[in-house]
Amino acid sequence: MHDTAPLDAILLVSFGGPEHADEVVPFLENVTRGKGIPKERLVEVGEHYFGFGGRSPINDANRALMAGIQADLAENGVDLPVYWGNRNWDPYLRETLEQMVADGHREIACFVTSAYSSYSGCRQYREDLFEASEGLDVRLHRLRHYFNHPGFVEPVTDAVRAALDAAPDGTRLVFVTHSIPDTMNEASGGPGAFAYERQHREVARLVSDAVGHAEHDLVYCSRSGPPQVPWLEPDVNDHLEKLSAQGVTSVAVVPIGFISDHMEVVYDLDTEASATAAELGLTYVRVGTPDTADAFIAMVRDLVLERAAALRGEDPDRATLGDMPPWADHCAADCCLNARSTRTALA
Ligand SMILES: CC1=C(CCC(=O)O)c2cc3nc(cc4[nH]c(cc5[nH]c(cc1n2)c(C)c5CCC(=O)O)c(CCC(=O)O)c4C)C(CCC(=O)O)=C3C
Ligand SMILES: [Fe+2]
Repeated sequence: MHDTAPLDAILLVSFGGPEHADEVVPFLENVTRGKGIPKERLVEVGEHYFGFGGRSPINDANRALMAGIQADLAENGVDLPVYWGNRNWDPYLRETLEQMVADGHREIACFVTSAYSSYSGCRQYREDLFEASEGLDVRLHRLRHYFNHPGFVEPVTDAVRAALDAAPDGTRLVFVTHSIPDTMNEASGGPGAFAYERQHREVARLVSDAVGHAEHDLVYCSRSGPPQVPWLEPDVNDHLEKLSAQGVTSVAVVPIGFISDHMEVVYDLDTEASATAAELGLTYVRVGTPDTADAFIAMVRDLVLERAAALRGEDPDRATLGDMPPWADHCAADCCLNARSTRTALA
């Protein structure tokens, strides 16, 4: 048995998504409250969900991930229960934390299904965790960002290698992540740190290097917000047009911004970008996400044991690949700040 003290449970923390058509609008209201998202954009995103019968893929992906983590912990002698809670849909973080407290848990490792820094992927989760734990006798330990952990990079590398093996010579590697406002990118990891973009560039570079495919691009999907606010570009569809005009005839699209096939992947890439590629006559392959890859699931165990050791005052090995350091266990007060939010965040 591994020493997991002082931790006594694991919480899988995710975004949440609707599972029925009548849940789509209330879900979108939860996500966008106070965010100034134009009505037309909400109608459009609602249609993406309705196109899949109102069922987001994210909850089933999290159920599978949770089952995988539980099996991996049991096989490897880590005796910690795993719970699941979301920011924006049932099961909500608050209900899950109340259950965890009722079950006697006090020192909880939080694994967030977002690998990178940004207000959306880091601080907003910490704000919601802080709020969900108010008045409860618990300590929450958000596990570090894992974009450069081998358990994240290696499954992506394996999937890219498999895709390239089956694709024509000269296939262009196009890494894709969620666009965010330029100001959110700048504030990610701290004022002026641009961590979101730097972290993604590092992952794209590591994977490209590993498959011996130096030429690659990092592009963005799922832009939202009012048109006058600048978000990260280029958009994946615009980029495919540009590549096609340059004479590229085959692309492998790699969604590194998502740990599993979220709505952005099954709609913005598999539906929309693949249609753009078809119109352009581009051969298109969409590379798989880490999802329930063995190495990805084992990474969760590694991060939990690493944090437990750090909490005991030890100096654990912190697995990483590449040139960036292991991300810090604790975020600084100004990490991933959003000028529009005055909420308190978990450190
Ligand atoms: C960086 C980032 C991640 C990755 C980190 C992470 O994984 O958390 C992410 C994940 C997700 N985003 C998701 C869904 C949505 N995001 C929205 C809106 C927004 N996302 C933003 C950024 C991100 N989002 C931003 C800056 C906005 C604008 C509003 C705001 O400033 O907050 C909207 C509103 C409509 C719209 O504006 O498009 C929806 C419905 C789902 C669920 C998918 C499913 O159902 O499978 C997931 C996993
Ligand atoms: Fe989003």
